[in-house]
Parts: sequence; C-alpha cells; structure tokens
Amino acid sequence: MINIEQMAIILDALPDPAFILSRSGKYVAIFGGQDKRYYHDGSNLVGRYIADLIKPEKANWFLTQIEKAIVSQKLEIAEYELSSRDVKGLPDEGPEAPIWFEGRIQALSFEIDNEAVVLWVASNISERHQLEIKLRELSDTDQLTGLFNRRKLEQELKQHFDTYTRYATPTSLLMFDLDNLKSVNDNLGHAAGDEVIKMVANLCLTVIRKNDCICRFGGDEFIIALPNTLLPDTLQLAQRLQTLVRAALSQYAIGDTQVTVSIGATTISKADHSYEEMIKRADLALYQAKNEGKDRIIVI
Ligand SMILES: Nc1nc2c(ncn2[C@@H]2O[C@H](COP(=O)(O)OP(=O)(O)OP(=O)(O)O)[C@@H](O)[C@H]2O)c(=O)[nH]1
Repeated sequence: MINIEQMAIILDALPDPAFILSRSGKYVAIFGGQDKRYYHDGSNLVGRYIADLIKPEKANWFLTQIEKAIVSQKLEIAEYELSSRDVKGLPDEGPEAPIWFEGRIQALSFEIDNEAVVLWVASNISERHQLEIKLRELSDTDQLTGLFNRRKLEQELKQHFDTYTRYATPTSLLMFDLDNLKSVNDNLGHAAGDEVIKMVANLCLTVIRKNDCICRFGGDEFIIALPNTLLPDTLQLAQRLQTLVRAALSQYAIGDTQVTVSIGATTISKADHSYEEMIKRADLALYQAKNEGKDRIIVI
C-alpha cells in the first residue's frame, strides 16, 4: 500500500505540473513539474488568482477553460502559449522562450472552500508544436522553388472567393507557363532547367506584393493570385514579369529558341460559383496564348 508520505512524494514527482484551480481562478495547489529544463517553479502562485497574475485577455481564456471543464464534467484539452513573463510571480529560472502547453483539464468531484475545482495538467509540447509548424510549411511548399504549392494556393483562393462573395473585393489571377523549357532540358541538361524554374520563381517574388500568393502549380506552370486587384493592375504586373523573364533568361537561349512566358489573365466574376472557375478561365487564356505563338498575355 502507498502511504500518505509516499503519495506526497509521488505528486511532487509528477513529470508535468498539475494545478488545482478553483472556478474563480484561484491556484489552490500545484504538484510536480520540477524539471527546470521544461517548467518554471509555480509554487509562488498558490493562494493567488489568475486574474491578478495574468493579463486580462489570457486570464479570461483560462477562466473560460476552467468553466468549460466544470460544466461538461468531461476531460477538456486545450493548447496554448505562455511565457514566464506572462505570469507575475514566476521565477526566472526555467525555459527562456515561450512554452507551448497542452492543458488537460478535468473537473474534480469535490469543492474546496465552497468552490468547484479542476485538475489542470500542463504538458510542455513546444518541440511537438515546432515540428507541426515545420510539417505544415513542408506540406504547403514546393521543394524546388520554395514557393507555395498547388494545395496551399487552392486554400488561399477558396478564402479569396469567400471574401468576394461577402464583400465583393475582387481577386485576379495570372497563370503562366514557361515557353521552350524542354529545349533547355534537352540541350543544357535538367539541372539548367531547374535553374530556369528557380530564377523565374525568384523574379516573381520581386514583382508581387505582400498579400499576393504565388505558387508553382505544376512542372513549369505557375499561378499568382492577386487579392484586391482589378485587371489593369494585373496586366501591368504580367507585362513586367514578361519583360523581366525575357531579359533574365536570355542566357538560356538555344539558337533562336528563347525561354519566355505565356500568360493567361483573368479576374473574379459575378457569374463564378467557385474559385475553380477562375482557374479554368486562366487556363483557357494560357492555352490561347500558347496557340497564338507563345510569349504573350491573353485575358479572358
Ligand atoms: N528541369 C526541369 N524541367 C521540368 C520540371 N518540371 C517540368 N519540366 C519540364 O518542362 C517541360 C514542360 O513541357 P512543355 O510545357 O511541353 O515544354 P516546353 O518546352 O516548355 O513547351 P511549351 O510550353 O509549348 O513552350 C518538360 O520538358 C518537362 O520535363 C522540373 O522540375 N525541372
């Protein structure tokens, strides 16, 4: 049998800090979380109130989570970021950077000082959180160019389409495809073709604005989404891009065969039911640009 003294030692040895918090946000007790590599010592907080130690917005968030667990009587799980500077009374010793926590919050079946209480176990998940950010970045990014990939562009366009239906703010699209990349690959090698694709990506980054979204849509095909932009500005950007590409890639010409861009341009229309219709229109315009002899901009 475990006796009371052993029980106290076990509670102190809990790897993650476990807080007993009252409905009104009082730190009733704190156990465990002794390893200073992962946690700050919270023993100074006992007897004090969340609202007195943490800024109102965050304090309210904590109180809401406590209330949720008390009302549901089920295990509640929430992730949050907190640094020692966010909580008055925490010692400096402990992690310097803000910590990402997973809070596991369970209402207890008894009251303390006539108040409902919860057990709040706070686990340091900073490493996992960083990994999740990295994975998200990787899943949104094209490996060769570092631009967004098609998946991310489609997410963005969906949002722009929703914004358009609500506030009528227009989004325009440029879809473009390199002309004669095959000739570079065949004559100068695949690595040179890769260089060309990367150069075009970097040129695009120099002409777009902060809110524009550029993606590598496929092999040598790119899309730039331009939120809050009408056709005249879109066409200006297309012309700049066309001129820049022609000049920058002249070194890859094979005889008379130059690497240029064919561009299809379009803007959102009242008749569109989804962002896919915009992409289809831009694709049609691009197809026409290729058919009419490449190195040109077609608007549909
Ligand atoms: N080096 C390299 N080449 C690629 C990559 N992705 C696609 N390509 C090449 O890009 C070419 C795309 O085909 P096309 O669009 O028909 O070739 P193109 O010479 O640009 O033809 P036009 O568009 O008609 O001018 C193919 O030769 C692909 O092998 C890549 O990541 N690296």
